[in-house]
Amino acid sequence: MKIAIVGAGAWGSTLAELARENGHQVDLWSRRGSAELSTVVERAEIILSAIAMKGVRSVMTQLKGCDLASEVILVTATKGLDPDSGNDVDLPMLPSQVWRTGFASGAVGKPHPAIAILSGPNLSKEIRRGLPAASVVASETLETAERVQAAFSSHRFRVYTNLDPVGVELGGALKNVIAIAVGTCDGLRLGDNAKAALITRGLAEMIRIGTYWGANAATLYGLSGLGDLLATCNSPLSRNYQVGYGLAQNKSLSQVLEALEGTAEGINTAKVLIKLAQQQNISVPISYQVYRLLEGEITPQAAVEELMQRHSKPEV
Ligand SMILES: NC(=O)c1ccc[n+]([C@@H]2O[C@H](COP(=O)([O-])OP(=O)(O)OC[C@H]3O[C@@H](n4cnc5c(N)ncnc54)[C@H](O)[C@@H]3O)[C@@H](O)[C@H]2O)c1
Ligand SMILES: O=P(O)(O)OC[C@H](O)CO
Repeated sequence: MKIAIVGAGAWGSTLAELARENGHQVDLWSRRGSAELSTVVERAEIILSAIAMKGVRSVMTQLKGCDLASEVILVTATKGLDPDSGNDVDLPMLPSQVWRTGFASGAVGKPHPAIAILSGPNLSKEIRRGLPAASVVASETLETAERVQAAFSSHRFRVYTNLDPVGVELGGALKNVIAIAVGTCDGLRLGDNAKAALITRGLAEMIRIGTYWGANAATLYGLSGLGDLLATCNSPLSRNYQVGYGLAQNKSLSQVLEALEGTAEGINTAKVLIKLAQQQNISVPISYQVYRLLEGEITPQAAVEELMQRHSKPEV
């Protein structure tokens, strides 16, 4: 199979390695590399995007001008929310929706790729070390999901299918905000009880937002939801966790970002999520404190106090 990977950061390079191991012909495109995007994607049966959220729109604009194979599948592996969409009436766009609307507005007669989402507990550094991992590929049709599943599955990367693309995509995006909260909790040495409470109540927030969005709650209890929360909130390899941990050491966000290797999507996601939650009156108290912390409106210690002093309420 010919696979084009767009985005040669940590995740794109890791997925390229997995696909090559499976015997596929893999071409990797980076905005800083010399290869032309149009050449890399020509005749590709799968185009996988591992672009950070902030670059998705510009790469989509370039890609929709390229000639694509008629049966191509676009797989998005970005875990974020689009900051340039969403208002009182419309939800913000998920990365897959940015791709879908981009292709729909392209030249008449050009093929519109089928879209799939790849998401799960997948810390790229562990996968690069050859350690086993599982992930989920979601699409609106099982046929599309199964084609991507077959392309990436291996003895060390177990891929499940799912027919709830919104749930799978949201699970990967929303967990990053909770990982910042948990990194802060660990940075403040608040203990394992506090950490378990944040992960569990964070999952409740993800389910509240997800079901509002039309996701199936069961999806968020799966790999791209609870699974990714567990990996990200328990690993110092996670950039989102590192952001929270750094803020708890009284570093400024810019100091933390200077030292950070790669992208922490939770920073942008928190902004988009809180705008939506406020517009639609959805309760997301942990995410809200993360947002305030990132905006420099509150100290980590004060954020903890605010969470602990909320009105008493039933668990479910
Ligand atoms: N690293 C992981 O473990 C991992 C695992 C699963 C999913 N992801 C997700 O994959 C995405 C990429 O993560 P990463 O770890 O590879 O990040 P990274 O910072 O290593 O790489 C980001 C990639 O996005 C590209 N990019 C950024 N801004 C761009 C722009 N304006 N125009 C064009 N390209 C741009 C960069 O060139 C690079 O290829 C993120 O959404 C992340 O949440 C990462
Ligand atoms: O390093 P992070 O925080 O972006 O996490 C990477 C992956 O999303 C983990 O599944």
